Amino acid sequence: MASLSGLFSSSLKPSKTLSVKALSAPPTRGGDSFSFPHTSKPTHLPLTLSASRSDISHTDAATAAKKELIKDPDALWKRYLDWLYQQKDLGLYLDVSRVGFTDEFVVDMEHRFKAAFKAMDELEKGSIANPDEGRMVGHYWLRNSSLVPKPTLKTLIENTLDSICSFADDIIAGKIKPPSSPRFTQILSVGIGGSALGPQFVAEALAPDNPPLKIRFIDNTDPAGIDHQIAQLGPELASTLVIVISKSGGTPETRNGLLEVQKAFREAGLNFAKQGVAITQENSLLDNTARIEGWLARFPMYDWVGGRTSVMSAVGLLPAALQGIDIREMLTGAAIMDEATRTTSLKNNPAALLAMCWYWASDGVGSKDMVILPYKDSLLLFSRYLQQLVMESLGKEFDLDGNTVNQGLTVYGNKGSTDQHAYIQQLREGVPNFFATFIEVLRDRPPGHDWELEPGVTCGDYLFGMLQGTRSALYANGRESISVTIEEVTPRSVGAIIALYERAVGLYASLVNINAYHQPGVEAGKKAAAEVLALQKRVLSVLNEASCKDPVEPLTLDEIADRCHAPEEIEMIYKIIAHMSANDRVLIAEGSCGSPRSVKVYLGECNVDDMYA
Ligand SMILES: O=P(O)(O)OC[C@H]1O[C@H](O)[C@H](O)[C@@H](O)[C@@H]1O
Repeated sequence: MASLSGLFSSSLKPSKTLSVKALSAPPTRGGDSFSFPHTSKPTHLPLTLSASRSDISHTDAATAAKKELIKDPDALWKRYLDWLYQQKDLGLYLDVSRVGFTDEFVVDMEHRFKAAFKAMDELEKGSIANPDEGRMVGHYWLRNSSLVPKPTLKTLIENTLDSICSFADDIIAGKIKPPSSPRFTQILSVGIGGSALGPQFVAEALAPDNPPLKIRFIDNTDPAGIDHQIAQLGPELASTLVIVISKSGGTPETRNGLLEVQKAFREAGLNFAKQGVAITQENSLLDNTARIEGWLARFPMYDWVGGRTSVMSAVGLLPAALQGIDIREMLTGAAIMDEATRTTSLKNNPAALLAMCWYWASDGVGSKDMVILPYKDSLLLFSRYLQQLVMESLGKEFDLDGNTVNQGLTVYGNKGSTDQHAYIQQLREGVPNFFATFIEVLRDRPPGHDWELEPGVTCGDYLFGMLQGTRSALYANGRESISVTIEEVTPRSVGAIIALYERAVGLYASLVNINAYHQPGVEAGKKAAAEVLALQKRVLSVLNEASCKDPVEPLTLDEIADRCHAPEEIEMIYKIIAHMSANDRVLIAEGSCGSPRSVKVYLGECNVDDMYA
């Protein structure tokens, strides 16, 4: 298969040299064979933009310039050639030519990138790069343990990888098997957020058609969703390996999922401990539970790896290995990309190029959304994966100096060409509040498996045409886009694009001066949810007391609120009652139907020993 680099031989010569302004320090290309015969100095085309700014905050001229994207096809082609990035070992290419950043902007950004590169270098050397939580940030060490600042951590990373591989091999070979089946056939992963999204993306992208174990996920505290997954397992529950993933070991949704699954095991007469695996921080509630109950295995998570960057830890690697995915290839792809994104030469650093485009397109304040469009079904979950990686990292109220900035970049997307039949109408003609990122996969089918469904045209040609057509149509209407191209979806290329975006998010965070590695807003949500449940317990206690009277004393909402000493919570109490009534947990007193304020409710049966006290 001729790689893209093979297509750009010396035969491609610019039709004319252009008077151009070279960057002050002309970057040299990485040592790849991918090169163009233009002048030895990088050429920057005379764009149709006249914007110049003393600072980076976009001025009206710059905004106006954004609308005057390049129209001349020859100039566009030259810009494409000039800015195209290629990493030959990965077969990965990055095209930023359809983003309208100016030469002046690139020069303006240099000082910010200098600081960003320095901060990233210090992060990899073990600085407290997450100052709000006083933690190091070490997900890059997971794919290159020689970087780890502490020898003990290096050994831990290496030993954990080896134990993941040997455990998975033993499970697949049937050396480790469930009590009442010849071997494990299913994986039920219980986890949420970064303890689900990475494994889900990797499974969708890389699981073979007939994996040694088939994976399914419980990633929410929705009882119907949990019931559905357990029902689909049916008798195969007996050959299901349950992997419970939680870095903190205390996330309520995950804990509920575990309790629900353990109940299903009890009802099926199965011993959960013989089929349970925990992936969590040492001595967490989950870790201690698994240890005390004697679960099949436990694998570590570390406080220096965030949930949204944990897919290269046991969180993503164990489920992947059990599906027969080559996890060492994933790590290799990530490591190669990590090395490629360490260069401080902007034009030769794909993560820096992404971060620069994000900054240009969204004015450094998230003014435009990031639409992720993989034209490959198996990459369907990439946008959902990036929603957490990007938005939980960048969506922050304060910057590192304590200023209120309300930063962020909104991510959405699905897949092409499917989305062309959904929302791309708006992207093409509607509100221009986004920039697109196309993920292109060159290989349509394994060699020898393709055919022409019409003379000279394959199914994959349509997909290719739809991507390129959409890219052109958006650009023709002033909509900017980035294109990431990989030759095929493999563990190596998936590892690489994960690492690419992890680094881009880290660099962008430095450009906008925020901490990308904590998530204070999530705690607020957890606290609010706990308050609702505490109120519900008070409501139930009040109802239980009234229901134990003889005769039963149904209560109105106002009476309940009064007895809960929470008149200001009347609306939440109404919602609690409505939810419980819909689930037959409170009854409406005869003749009291009508407005919410006139309804009287009581418990079907009272509990003398008030369990809700
Ligand atoms: O892995 P856990 O500790 O259960 O956390 C699961 C998720 O919880 C929170 O939502 C955090 O913001 C996420 O970053 C994390 O991935």
